Amino acid sequence: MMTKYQDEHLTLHTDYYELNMMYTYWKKGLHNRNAVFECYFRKLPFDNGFAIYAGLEHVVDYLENLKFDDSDIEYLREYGEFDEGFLAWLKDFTFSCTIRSAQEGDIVFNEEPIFQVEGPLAQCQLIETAVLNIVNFQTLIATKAARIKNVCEDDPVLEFGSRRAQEVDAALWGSRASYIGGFDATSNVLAGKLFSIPISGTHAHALVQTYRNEYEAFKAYAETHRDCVFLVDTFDTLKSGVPSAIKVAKEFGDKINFQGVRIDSGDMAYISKRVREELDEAGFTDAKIYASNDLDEKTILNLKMQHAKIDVWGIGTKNITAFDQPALGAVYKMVSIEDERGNMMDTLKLSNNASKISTPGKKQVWRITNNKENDKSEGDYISLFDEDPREHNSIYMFNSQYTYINKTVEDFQAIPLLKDIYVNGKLVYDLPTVQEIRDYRASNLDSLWDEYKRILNPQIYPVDLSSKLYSHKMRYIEKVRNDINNIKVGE
Ligand SMILES: Nc1ncnc2c1ncn2[C@@H]1O[C@H](COP(=O)(O)OP(=O)(O)OP(=O)(O)O)[C@@H](O)[C@H]1O
Ligand SMILES: O=P(O)(O)OC[C@H]1O[C@H](OP(=O)(O)OP(=O)(O)O)[C@H](O)[C@@H]1O
Ligand SMILES: O=C(O)c1cccnc1
Repeated sequence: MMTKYQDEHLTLHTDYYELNMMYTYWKKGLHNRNAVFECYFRKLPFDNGFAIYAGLEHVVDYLENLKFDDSDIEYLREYGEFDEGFLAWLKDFTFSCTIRSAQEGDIVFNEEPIFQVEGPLAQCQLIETAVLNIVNFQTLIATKAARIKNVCEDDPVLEFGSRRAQEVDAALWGSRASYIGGFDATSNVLAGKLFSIPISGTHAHALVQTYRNEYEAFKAYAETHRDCVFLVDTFDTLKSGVPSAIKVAKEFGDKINFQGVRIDSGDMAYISKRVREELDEAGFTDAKIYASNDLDEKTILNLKMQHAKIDVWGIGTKNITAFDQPALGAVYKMVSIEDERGNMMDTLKLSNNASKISTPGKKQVWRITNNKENDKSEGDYISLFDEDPREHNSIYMFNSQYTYINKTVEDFQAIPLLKDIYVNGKLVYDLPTVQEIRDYRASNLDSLWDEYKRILNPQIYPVDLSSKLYSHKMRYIEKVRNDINNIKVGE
């Protein structure tokens, strides 16, 4: 049954101001002017050294269903701001933009375009809100998950966050983003079904409370399941929880696959060591100790420092809500617009805050890897779209803020980050499976020096402008300032 709130498409999932602008463009005959917008974030989340890009599949799903249906038109008509001509134009709307984007699982950095839209101005404007909404959230969560996985190293990490996520979509797409970021499975069954992510689950305190006795509860569970992980902290972990788990494991022997026990409270370093001793003494040296309870990368690192005997990590709230930084600030800025004579004019947004001045022009991002350094990344090189660093034998890279920090790289490879996803409204990109994306993320991380990967005070990865783009930006800043100085408002 369809509920009142279920919609087949997200076309009206846009800020009203986008429609306001579209109306002005349409009324003034500017709606079909060619425009280019680019999406980038200014600061890496969690002070991490990199971000993991995610969200493209959801963006594609959104764009594939982008249309104004009768109920949308009716709603806008009732609202009363737009005339019938505009509503008729919306009704006939078909998406025809070209989109270039990083691929999910790509490592991306601040200040570089990760998503680019080119096409009729009004269309570019419409999709801003949804694109940012999706990419900001999923990239944030994939990056948080990558930080957590980083400290867990080869230990399995399970995603437990659905009950604490910011509602349903965040739980589902957040599970997927966590898997892309490096988690190994999710407890969310629908996420497993929708995205083909491995699912996993133990049991909660309620099972033990139902039997009012750990031994009876574990026995009942063992009678009804082959794989068994017993939650041992409902009443007393060391006095009754672990002894009951061991008793049931011994009684059932090969009839069950006793995988281990889960602890969910108390001093996890102390308790895990004691639990390990008990399990080993009973002969269950392969049984794993699972831990959950408000864990994040900092607590996990600390627990590892204390030599806690934890093998599997269950992570909920802190990951799925990106607890320490609940939003990524990617923005969507116009970089070029067609003028009345049909020429593309690059454009920028000035700001008193130097870090907020945008870089004009349609661009490409090149990942520069050094053949001599085992294909490790030297940095990212942002060029104007028609530049191709592969045509040269060496590449000059410099910091655009401190230009004396520079280097010339020879024997390099330049790999374009922005790939064609849509060409003139047609999807030309084969969406990879989530497993492929996860593997791709892992291989991308291999090409990053460890100095950028540590979770505390990582080195800053170079994201440089080409000489041509740098001069272009300086020229435009100068030009816009001059133009403003020459304007006399009110004349
Ligand atoms: N040895 C440890 N070192 C550092 N942090 C720990 C250690 N043991 C547990 N923690 C963390 O400290 C916090 C303790 O939380 P809290 O005191 O609420 O747990 P609890 O009272 O034992 O369990 P709960 O309230 O969930 O029943 C959790 O985030 C947990 O992951
Ligand atoms: O702690 P998180 O990282 O968010 O992981 C998810 C939590 O969900 C469950 O607890 P539950 O909601 O049943 O309550 P609890 O906190 O009292 O254990 C589980 O036992 C974890 O503690
Ligand atoms: O499977 C579990 O142990 C689990 C799932 C969700 C939340 N907490 C624990």
